[in-house]
Amino acid sequence: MTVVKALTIAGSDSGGGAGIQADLKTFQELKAYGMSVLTAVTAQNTLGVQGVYPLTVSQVEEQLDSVGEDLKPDALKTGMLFSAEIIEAVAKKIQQHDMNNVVVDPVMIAKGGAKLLQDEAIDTMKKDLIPLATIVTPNIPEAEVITGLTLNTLKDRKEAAKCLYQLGAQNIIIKGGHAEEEEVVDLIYDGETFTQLINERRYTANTHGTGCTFAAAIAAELAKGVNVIDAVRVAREFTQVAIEDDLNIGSGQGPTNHWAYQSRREKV
Ligand SMILES: Nc1ncnc2c1ncn2[C@@H]1O[C@H](COP(=O)(O)OP(=O)(O)O)[C@@H](O)[C@H]1O
Ligand SMILES: Cc1ncc(COP(=O)(O)OP(=O)(O)O)c(N)n1
Repeated sequence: MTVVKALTIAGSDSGGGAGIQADLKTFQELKAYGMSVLTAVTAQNTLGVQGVYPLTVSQVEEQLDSVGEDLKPDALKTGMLFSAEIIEAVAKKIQQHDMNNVVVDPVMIAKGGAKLLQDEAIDTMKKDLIPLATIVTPNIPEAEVITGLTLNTLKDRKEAAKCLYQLGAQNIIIKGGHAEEEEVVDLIYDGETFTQLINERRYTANTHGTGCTFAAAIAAELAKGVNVIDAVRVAREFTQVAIEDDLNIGSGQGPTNHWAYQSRREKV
């Protein structure tokens, strides 16, 4: 059996819907061996984020050395990185350990409004991390912060994708979950061609962790050697069915259903 290995470098969500927990569940469902480097602990549930506790830079570096020196991942994704210092350390270790297939999810703010990245870290993300990305996966508000543009139209999003490409990412996907449109449009740019992937919007409160799940699914597919566009297609399908077959747990913005993708395949 060939084992593919995927790494998440992200924060912990005690509620299990986002962060490291969502990533590891996604890796498992997509049959990639999951590994994790923790950057922060959050006290979090479906009602919001009650506490944020970053790890030290040396704690993050040590985990990256442990994984990098022995279990070299076939792909990785980054999520909540919290500070400029942690971003710098992560970027340095990715290069030192020659890690490839890098999915950068530039997590900034949880859907409930809590800050998961300090404002002063945004420049470091642009300078040190985005240039290492095989694909960067901002939602619309994140793309606005990184590029300084206001994204109202598809033309605006194409401009923002070009800016992100200029920062050094090989591929860009600007996710449409936050747009107020009937259809959800995810826009991909590879430096030459724009591709739009469109689906019906699902009206549900249970979308906590969609961005983490989506980026983790891309990483799992890249780890298998799948190309970027096909990896994104699987990740969209995985995330869509996880939203559709939601679990309805908790009394706020609930998690998605990480079992849904495999359950549906077993029924066919
Ligand atoms: N309400 C929704 N209905 C259908 N698809 C959605 C919905 N919300 C998000 N998605 C999809 O989930 C993925 C993550 O997008 P998004 O929610 O914008 O990211 P984030 O969690 O980072 O804000 C994208 O592929 C997006 O198209
Ligand atoms: C620990 C942690 N990491 C990331 C997020 C944000 O995840 P995301 O998938 O963007 O989902 P929402 O929070 O926007 O629903 C998080 N909340 N916690």
